[in-house]
Amino acid sequence: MSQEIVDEVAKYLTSNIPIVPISQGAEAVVFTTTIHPYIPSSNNEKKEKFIIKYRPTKKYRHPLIDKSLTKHRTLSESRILSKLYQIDGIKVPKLIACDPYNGCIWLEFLGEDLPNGFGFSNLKNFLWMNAKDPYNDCVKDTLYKVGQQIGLLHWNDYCHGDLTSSNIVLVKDEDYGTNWIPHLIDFGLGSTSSLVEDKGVDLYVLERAIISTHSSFADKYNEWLIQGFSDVYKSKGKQGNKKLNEVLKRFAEVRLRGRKRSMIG
Ligand SMILES: Nc1ncnc2c1ncn2[C@@H]1O[C@H](COP(=O)(O)OP(=O)(O)OP(=O)(O)O)[C@@H](O)[C@H]1O
Repeated sequence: MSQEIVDEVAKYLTSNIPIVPISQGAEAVVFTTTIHPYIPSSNNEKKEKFIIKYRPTKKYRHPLIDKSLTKHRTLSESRILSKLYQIDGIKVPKLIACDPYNGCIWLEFLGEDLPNGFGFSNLKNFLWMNAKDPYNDCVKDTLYKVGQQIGLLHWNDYCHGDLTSSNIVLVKDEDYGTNWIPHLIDFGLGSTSSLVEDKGVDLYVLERAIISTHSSFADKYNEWLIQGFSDVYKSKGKQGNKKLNEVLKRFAEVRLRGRKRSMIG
């Protein structure tokens, strides 16, 4: 990560806020910190971590456009997260603070390091960790629950916009130590949408992500995801079944378009 960006963030934050860079994506840089923006650190005995997601200034953009885009995207992600957090059953990180003028949001930190060096507990790493016993009950249960999360998201007319297996973070279930609770992160491209096209594309993006990293097991994995997804819709009665058929039909069409495109090149 460029020192310039770290300095930019350090300058914006007060000097008592230690930051550890963990990721630099196309849009944002992400840090962890042990300081809560408004609860005294003396209350943080367990050294709980928080996320600071910062959208750096883009030098190639006109400063006024850059400010406006940064404000818009930071607010949009914060708004979606705060709405989703309040919907029964949907799991997303809690929004702690938002500073749209400086492109900064603070979030609850989710997840943990997987054992044996498999990295952070996102879905992608979790599936790698289980590659030796790929169809075990824990994998099945986790993928089914991921499907349920997407089902709940879509049923409530939200779309993710970048549904990769890295954007699904698994949190240990405190009641059942071996189970994982999937949480959805990174709503930078998220939107409210009732369009079946947007929902079909979300499902397709995740299917492609699973195929590209876990190709040998992808059929079964995608089947479990769709089972979880479908069960949410089916639980909503006749209307749910009707909407489910529409989404799955469009998903099949999006997949077909994707195949044609990759054949033609
Ligand atoms: N709430 C969180 N808890 C734990 N880790 C997080 C959290 N939010 C983000 N991360 C970590 O930071 C990484 C990047 O976050 P995020 O995807 O939100 O940023 P981004 O810049 O949009 O990334 P990209 O451009 O790679 O999609 C995530 O893949 C994850 O590892």
